[in-house]
Amino acid sequence: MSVLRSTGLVAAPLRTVGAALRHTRTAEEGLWQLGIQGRALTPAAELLVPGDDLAFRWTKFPAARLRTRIVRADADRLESVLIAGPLQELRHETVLAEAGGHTLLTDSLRWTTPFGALGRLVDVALARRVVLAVLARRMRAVGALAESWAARPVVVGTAITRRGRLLVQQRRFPARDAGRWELPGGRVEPGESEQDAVVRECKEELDVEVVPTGRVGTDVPLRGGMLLRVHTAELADPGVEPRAVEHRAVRWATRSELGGLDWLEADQVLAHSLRELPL
Ligand SMILES: Nc1nc2c([nH]c(=O)n2[C@H]2C[C@H](O)[C@@H](COP(=O)(O)OP(=O)(O)OP(=O)(O)O)O2)c(=O)[nH]1
Repeated sequence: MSVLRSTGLVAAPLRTVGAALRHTRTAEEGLWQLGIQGRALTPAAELLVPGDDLAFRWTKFPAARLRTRIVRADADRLESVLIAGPLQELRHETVLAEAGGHTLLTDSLRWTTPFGALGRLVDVALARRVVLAVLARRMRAVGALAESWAARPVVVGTAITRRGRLLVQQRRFPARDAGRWELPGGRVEPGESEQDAVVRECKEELDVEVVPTGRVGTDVPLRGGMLLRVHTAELADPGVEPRAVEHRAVRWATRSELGGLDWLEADQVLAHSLRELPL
């Protein structure tokens, strides 16, 4: 088995970098300059989710096709595995760690070539060089995208859980989103912290006090140039029932009900992370 590691530093917050890593464009961009065509096969949205497949083809050797599948897309880890191609095994992990306001990325690739000693020779002579070049270009593409997203205004979403259920709300407007589900929240105002925006929006939209407790998932770029960032929270008084002040409805959804809701597009790529909440 061959193992290759490379690291890089990006001047953007971890969850923003996590989002840029999941973007189909950064999966493709590092590759095409090297004559490798990469393309996401399944995603309905711009961010990859577990279960999405990627196909790679080297233009010089059209027979060298690979297909990989995303198996994890968490805030601090993106992981994919080989599902078809001329290798016995391939696993690619990118792990993210906070480093003083920047984000350290560590890529680890493990693969096993067929053909014994000949395969190992090709590995040493060619594969390692190509893989390192691909990872370096991908790192640059991720860095550029994450740094541009980090400058965007933030919309906070709030994942409020109580007794194993998540609070979701149904939009009344605009017409194109009416009837679709989202998390309580809204735009962070100038000079306001994200936690303060969470507390203010929940008071305005649900008429309850909440206590922010943390974060979940990667950021999600929104159409219109904003960035959705989801905080977790609890009701300050679990006995008080939230009510739909501006929305059509609010409800407490179980883990198994989350997949069946008609979510706003941006929230669909967060669904797998929301299922990891204590539901
Ligand atoms: N609150 C919230 N907004 C979301 C989610 N997903 C998503 O795409 N959005 C989008 C919809 C809007 O374009 C934008 C924020 O809209 P908003 O209407 O809640 O924000 P707001 O209260 O600050 O807006 P405004 O109507 O007061 O101007 O973020 C989500 O889960 N929660």
